[in-house]
Amino acid sequence: MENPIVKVEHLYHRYATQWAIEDISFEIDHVGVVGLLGSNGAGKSTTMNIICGVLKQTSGEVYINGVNSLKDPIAARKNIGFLPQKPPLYPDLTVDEYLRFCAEMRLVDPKKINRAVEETEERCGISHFKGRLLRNLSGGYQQRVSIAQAIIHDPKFVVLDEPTNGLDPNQILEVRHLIRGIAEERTVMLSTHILSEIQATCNSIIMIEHGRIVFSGSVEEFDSCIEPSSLFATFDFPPLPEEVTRIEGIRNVEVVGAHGLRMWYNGDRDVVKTVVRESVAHGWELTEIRSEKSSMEEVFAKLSGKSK
Ligand SMILES: Nc1ncnc2c1ncn2[C@@H]1O[C@H](COP(=O)(O)OP(=O)(O)OP(=O)(O)O)[C@@H](O)[C@H]1O
Repeated sequence: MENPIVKVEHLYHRYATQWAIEDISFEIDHVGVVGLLGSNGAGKSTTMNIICGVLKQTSGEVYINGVNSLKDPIAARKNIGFLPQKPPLYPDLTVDEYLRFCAEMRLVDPKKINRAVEETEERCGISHFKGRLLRNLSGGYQQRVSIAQAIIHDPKFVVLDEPTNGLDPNQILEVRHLIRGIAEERTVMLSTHILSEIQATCNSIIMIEHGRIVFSGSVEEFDSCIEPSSLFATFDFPPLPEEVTRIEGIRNVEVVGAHGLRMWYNGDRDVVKTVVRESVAHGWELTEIRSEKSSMEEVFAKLSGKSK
C-alpha cells in the first residue's frame, strides 16, 4: 500500500510553561486543499512548524511520504514546501535571484534549476516580474513569490500558514485561485481562522482548538456536523407565538414577516410532524416547513466551545 502524503501521530508540544498542542493525530492521502482551522492561539502555527521541521516537537511523530521527519529530516523536507506566517523574502533580490537561491537551498539538481525557476514563475504568474526587486512588488505579488519558493522543488506536500493574511480583496481572490491550481496535483494544507477562506478554497477541514483536534472531515460534513435545532415555517393563517410554544418540544419562536415563524426545538426529530398535525387541527394552512442547517459560523463557535 502507498504511504500517506502526511501522517502525524500523537504530536505534543510544550513551550516554556504551557502545552500548545496535545495529542494531534491525522493522516492525509489525497491531493487537494486541507484547511487547518482554529481560533487565534489554537495551535495551528505550532502544528505546521513541527510538520515542516522548523520546530522540534516535545513528543510524537511526523511522517512525510513515509519518511520520519526527525530520523531523516533531509529526505522528509524534499517533499515539503513551506510558507511560514512571516514569508522569508529578501527585498534586495530580484524574483529570479531569490527563486534561484531557494532552489539551491532546496537541493534542486543544479542542471534543473533554470527550468524549475522558469516553470514556477509561470505557474505563479510572476514571469513578467522576474527581473524586479522583491521590495518593489505589491503585497499580492510578494505573496505569489512566497508561494513560488514553497513549490520550487516540486514537493508533494505544501504547507501555507495564513497565506492570504494582509492582502486586499482582489489579491485574496488571485492567491486563492493560485492555491487551488497548485493543489490540482499535490496536497496543500493552509491554516486560517477565516471561515469564508475554508469555503472558498478547501476540500476538507481539520479544526484545532486549545491544542486539540475537535473536527476532521469534509467541508460538507463540517457544515452539517451539528444537528439542526430550528425550523422555519410559513402559514396562510399563522398562529400566535404563544400557541406555538404550547406545542411539545418547541422552546422558542420568532415571528418572521407576515406569514413566517422560526421555531427552536429541543432535539426532537418528530417535531416537524407535530407542527404539521397542529396546523391541520387548527386550520393554520401550512405552506412551507424546513429544518434549518447550522451556519458555518455556528458550527465553528460550537466546536470552539464558545457557543452559549
Ligand atoms: N514561542 C512561543 N513561546 C511560548 N508560547 C508560544 C510560542 N508560540 C506560540 N505560543 C503559544 O502557543 C499557543 C498556540 O500558538 P500558535 O501560534 O500555534 O496558535 P495559532 O493557532 O497559530 O494562532 P494564530 O492564528 O494567532 O497564529 C498559544 O497559546 C500561543 O500563545
